[in-house]
Amino acid sequence: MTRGGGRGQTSRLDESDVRVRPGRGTRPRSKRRPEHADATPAMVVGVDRGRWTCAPDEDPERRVVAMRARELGRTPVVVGDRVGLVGDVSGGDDSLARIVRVADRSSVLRRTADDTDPYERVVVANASHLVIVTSLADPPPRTGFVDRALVAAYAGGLEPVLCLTKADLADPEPFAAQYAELDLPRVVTRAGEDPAALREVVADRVTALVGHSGVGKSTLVNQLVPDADRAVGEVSGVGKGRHTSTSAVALALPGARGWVVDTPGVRSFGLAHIAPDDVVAAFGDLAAAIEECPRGCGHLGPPADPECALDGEVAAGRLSPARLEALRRVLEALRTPAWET
Ligand SMILES: Nc1nc2c(ncn2[C@@H]2O[C@H](COP(=O)(O)OP(=O)(O)OP(=O)(O)O)[C@@H](O)[C@H]2O)c(=O)[nH]1
Ligand SMILES: [Zn+2]
Repeated sequence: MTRGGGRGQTSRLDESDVRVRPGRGTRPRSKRRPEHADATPAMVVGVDRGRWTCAPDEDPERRVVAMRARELGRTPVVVGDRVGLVGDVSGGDDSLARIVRVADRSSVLRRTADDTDPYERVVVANASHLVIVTSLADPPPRTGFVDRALVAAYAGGLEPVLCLTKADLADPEPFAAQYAELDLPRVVTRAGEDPAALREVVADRVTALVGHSGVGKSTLVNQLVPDADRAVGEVSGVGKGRHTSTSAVALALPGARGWVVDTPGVRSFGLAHIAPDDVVAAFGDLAAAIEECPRGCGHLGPPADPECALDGEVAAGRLSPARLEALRRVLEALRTPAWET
């Protein structure tokens, strides 16, 4: 198995993309791309065992199955990636196109490492929003899950939205109040009601949905995309007698140019490489303030970070104590192992 060598040149994307710029001198000297100037742009909507299902021109009606061109080596290609396709892009039965390039990503959502895979892999690329689905009862809501999802969203470049389900069983306010200071958009859903507010959130964009088992995420996906089950089957190969290892699938919203990315099996998020600064940076008003913090400040305040400049912001009346407290609770998620949430 060859590692590095010429392959590294073909891709500036790896598992630690987005924020990581290639260091000086690592940029390829010669551009290798123009040979595929005629590649068809497409979005990856599903991944299954070395085959990528793509929507050419993001057309909700078209699907092309592709393999990864040799020259890309092991460049990760995930749901939401914008790719260039060459070869047979007809999408006919048994046709197979080739992915020859992967565009830089505007956002990434990573899942945690687990027993079967020690790496925190990107599962969704380029989603603009992350809808964090939590039920208000049955199962009861957990701040641990929401906080980790928030950190993953802030650091990965997605805008988080809190979606509270089963409001017919419990009052949303007590739980929602814990997030009131974070300017987090919120939608509430309940049995027997169309999720109209959620429809607005997901229209005309790519939105990833995450949630624990039983919170009602499938119910919502089926309301947003009435033939979701069939679409999932087509994209992942379920129903064609194939085993599926899919951990994300993009579903086209009917009547709107937009996609929801369901993430079955994604139970927690990869936060290992996220620094407290990455999280605070997502809060525009606070990003400048932490420039005054000592090096390596975790922004948790005393006793851990006694010189954190955010405390100074509160003292100066520029930041409310409640907002700082809410931010710090989210930052604590960085220190909490996934299995405790
Ligand atoms: N009372 C109530 N029950 C709901 C609501 N939404 C979903 N449920 C029920 O909650 C259970 C779980 O819903 P699902 O949509 O399957 O949940 P999920 O999050 O997709 O869970 P998995 O399929 O296990 O991943 C089902 O019995 C639903 O009927 C709601 O708004 N109110
Ligand atoms: Zn600080």
